[in-house]
Amino acid sequence: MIAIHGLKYRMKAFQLHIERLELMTGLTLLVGKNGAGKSSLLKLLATACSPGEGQIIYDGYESKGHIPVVRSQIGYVPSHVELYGDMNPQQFLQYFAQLKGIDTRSDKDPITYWMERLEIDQYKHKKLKKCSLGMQHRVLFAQALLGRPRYILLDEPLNYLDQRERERMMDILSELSPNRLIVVASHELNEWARLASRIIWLDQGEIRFEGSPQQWVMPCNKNIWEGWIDLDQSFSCFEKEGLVSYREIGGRAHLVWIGQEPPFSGLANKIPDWEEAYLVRSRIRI
Ligand SMILES: Nc1ncnc2c1ncn2[C@@H]1O[C@H](COP(=O)(O)OP(=O)(O)OP(=O)(O)O)[C@@H](O)[C@H]1O
Repeated sequence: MIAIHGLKYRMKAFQLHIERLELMTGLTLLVGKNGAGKSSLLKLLATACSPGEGQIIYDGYESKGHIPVVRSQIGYVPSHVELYGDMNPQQFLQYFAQLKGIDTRSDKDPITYWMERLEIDQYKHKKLKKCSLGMQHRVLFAQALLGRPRYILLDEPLNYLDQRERERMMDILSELSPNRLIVVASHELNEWARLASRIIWLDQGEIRFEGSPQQWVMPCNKNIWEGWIDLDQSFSCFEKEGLVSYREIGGRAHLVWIGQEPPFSGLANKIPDWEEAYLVRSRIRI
């Protein structure tokens, strides 16, 4: 478990303030609009920066005073990182394995394992600066998994990955999540619906929601509407804030709408997906 107490972290005009938070084994999804503080929180959890006030405690070890122990258990992929472009993937992974003190000479060499698993091995001699962004991100992901870290922190890990690569990453995280503490910051909420067991919503540096997927979605049910309308009914709703999606098909239109009341009769409540629940919560302030 990672426990946070009285954390304050200031960056110019922005302040992240988390009075109390407990992160548990499994995958926690961190959501929130641009600038909400997701990357800052991950950076703090990764010990890449220090809070101005408060404590972060990793399974009993406070980061202050136990940095080497804590860091040896962290696998971190920031959203933006300068790769060593003249290295190839193999050299890059060897470099990080050596920094982490991992033995790569054994039969169960983790570099070989992750290069095969993430299909990096065909490109292992290509300079990173010549690799695609998707490949660079796979190499970064592999780097984070070296050494079997207890805490895996991923900032927008789906960026640049095609659907197949996303599936592969999800499969790996699904295998790891029963006995690792994984925190993922992402704007693509629905992609994580099959894996995340907790959701944290950060807004202007503070937690607005922390709970299970069921708790995330449930109070939004009564505020999301779906159905078919005749085309001549549609014009008045385009300008309105509540419109989530609108598709004209075969002379009618399919509408999804957020609001306490539906704009037209004939629309019915629907169970929202995670992104729709986020829209409901942002607009209706649940
Ligand atoms: N190097 C910096 N110097 C000054 N302010 C910064 C710096 N980096 C981030 N900030 C500010 O800190 C706040 C939080 O940024 P952060 O990157 O943690 O948000 P985020 O939720 O990850 O956003 P995004 O979804 O855009 O990645 C923002 O207001 C941002 O402008």
